[in-house]
Amino acid sequence: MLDLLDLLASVYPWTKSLHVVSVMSWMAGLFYLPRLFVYHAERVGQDGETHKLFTTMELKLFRYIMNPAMIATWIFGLALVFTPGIVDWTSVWPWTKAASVLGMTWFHHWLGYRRKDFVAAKNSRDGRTYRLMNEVPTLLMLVIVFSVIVKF
Ligand code: HEM
Repeated sequence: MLDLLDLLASVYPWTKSLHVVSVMSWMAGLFYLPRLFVYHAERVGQDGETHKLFTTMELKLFRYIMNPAMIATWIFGLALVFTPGIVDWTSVWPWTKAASVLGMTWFHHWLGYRRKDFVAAKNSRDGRTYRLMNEVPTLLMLVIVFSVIVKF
């Protein structure tokens, strides 16, 4: 009977495919939610019909796309970490990747708190702040992709 590590090794290409699919869905939300916040802060304000519509779009994106996608990314990513022969902790790349995915997870939660600010009509940040914060996932994504593919 196969033990768990043999099983992980035999499903490796499947785990990696599911990891990449989850990553794509998560990143779509991490890029788009701050854009919604830019328009919400600059053009919509914090009352009225359009405000309600934006809070609904933000809720659906965060709860039904980003949360499940982040959880799936972590589950399949950790399964890859435990797959025999994949991660060599004496290299640099697993550490730059780990630091960046922690940063990405922090950013996800930061967006979650900002979403709650809008729901409570207590957003205090301007569009420029959300535009700047939009660069955070871009930078982290570059570090992550170079880490896992170049493997320095
Ligand atoms: C959330 C926690 C994460 C963990 C624990 C994790 C872990 C891993 C591991 C161990 C691999 C296997 C590397 C290999 O097969 O050589 C991998 C592959 C990959 N990861 Fe992640 N990852 C995470 C999040 C992310 C994120 C946020 C991104 C993108 C922004 C990402 C992009 C990729 C890509 C593109 C690959 C495939 C690389 C290849 O072609 O071999 N991962 N991940």
